[in-house]
Amino acid sequence: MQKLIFPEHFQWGTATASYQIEGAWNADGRGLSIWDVFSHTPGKVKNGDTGDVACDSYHRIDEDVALLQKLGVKVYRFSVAWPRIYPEGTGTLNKPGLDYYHRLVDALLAADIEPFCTLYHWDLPQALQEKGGWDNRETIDHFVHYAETLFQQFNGKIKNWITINEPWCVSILSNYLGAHAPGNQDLQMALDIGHHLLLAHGKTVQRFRQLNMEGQIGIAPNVSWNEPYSNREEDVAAARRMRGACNEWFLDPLFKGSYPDFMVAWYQKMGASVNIQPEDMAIIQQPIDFLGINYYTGSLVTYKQGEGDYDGEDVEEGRERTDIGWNIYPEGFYNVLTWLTEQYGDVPIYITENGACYNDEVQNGKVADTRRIAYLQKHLLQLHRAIASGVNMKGYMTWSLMDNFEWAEGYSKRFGIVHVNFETLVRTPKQSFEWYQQVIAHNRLEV
Ligand SMILES: CO[C@H](O)c1c[n+]2c([nH]1)[C@H](O)[C@@H](O)[C@H](O)[C@H]2CO
Repeated sequence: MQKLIFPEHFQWGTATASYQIEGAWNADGRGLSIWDVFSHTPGKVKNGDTGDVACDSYHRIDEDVALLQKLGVKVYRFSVAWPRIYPEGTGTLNKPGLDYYHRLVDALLAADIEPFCTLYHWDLPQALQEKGGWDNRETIDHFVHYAETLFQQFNGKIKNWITINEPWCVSILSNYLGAHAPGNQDLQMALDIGHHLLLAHGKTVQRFRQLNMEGQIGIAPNVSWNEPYSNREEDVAAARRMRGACNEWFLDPLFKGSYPDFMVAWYQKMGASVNIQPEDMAIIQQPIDFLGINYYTGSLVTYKQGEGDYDGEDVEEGRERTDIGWNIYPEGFYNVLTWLTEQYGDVPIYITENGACYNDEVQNGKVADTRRIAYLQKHLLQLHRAIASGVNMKGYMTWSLMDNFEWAEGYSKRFGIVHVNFETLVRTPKQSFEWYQQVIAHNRLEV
């Protein structure tokens, strides 16, 4: 048995998001979000599931923080629901909503757990959506105002801030593919929304600096690793487009101040282009303190004309898949992390999401989720390899602390290291929780 030691002060954690765990969808003045509207629309979410109750974490701060304390994490990534703070997106501040997050943050600090706060994890106030949502540039300034409120309220208590979770999901998945709220299917709109999200990020970082805030700020894009099935030119180009849509499309503006030419040309072929105003790219390229990376899967890609949006098709290699159908591709984790460092330099990185979906059930009070342990072990091994090769890795937060509302999949897909019975809301730590507890306690991985 090999013992792989992680760096001293490596920050182990776990992650959740407001709409996926809080419930209390209409409690204490909370306004409607686009996910309330989307999940209440028949046919949008599997089994008609909604986030109305979810894990009821809004009423279970002490119970959830006790789980985190038992796990032994140093950091806990959660998100704030914008509609709890500004029910209409702007205007009147909702104090009971703010008080909930003060209670949560105070409980985390009392348990010696660092809050890692995501400002936007997809639950846009519906009132802003009705004025165009992220497609309306005015939403950018409403976001900065919302962020500034939280900065002023929590300065010194929250020292780790993430502006936007996964701009690709908010723009392409939600406004071109239409799979997530609000469900538009318009490529031009999606590219403009992606641009506005990056602007909202950049302006928020500027405000963070102007306020002389304590701590650090970053962004958490999702990345994927897609390699060519062969060294044929068309396979290489197809894999590059699949990666480019997810990775470079957002990372190049953040670190290089421009969109990748090969993707600009591709989108122009699809009839869309980004509407950039003169100051935009300089605002987007604000220096950040860390990059959050969400990694789950990868694939081999072969060219197939007309397939998908990038003339590329994933090759079926017979790899094991998780219960959400994603390839288990641990070497892609190492590849994407070393690629990021080669492309964008020595930026400090936190893994803000990595985990596996297995629809495990409680048997005799236990959940023997050995496949999830195997997934995590394989990915932490690759993470250790990346650190050994010089990637500036600061911490790792597994997705997720507990089973929760998995967006369009509702409660049919479980990512938690804690099982949640959605009838009774009873939480049951899984075998993976106990395994991860040991990894954290010893700061090492045994392989
Ligand atoms: C390709 O996966 C994406 O990177 C991704 C996966 N996930 C995410 N993004 C979201 O940030 C979470 O809210 C999801 O619950 C989680 C699991 O689906």
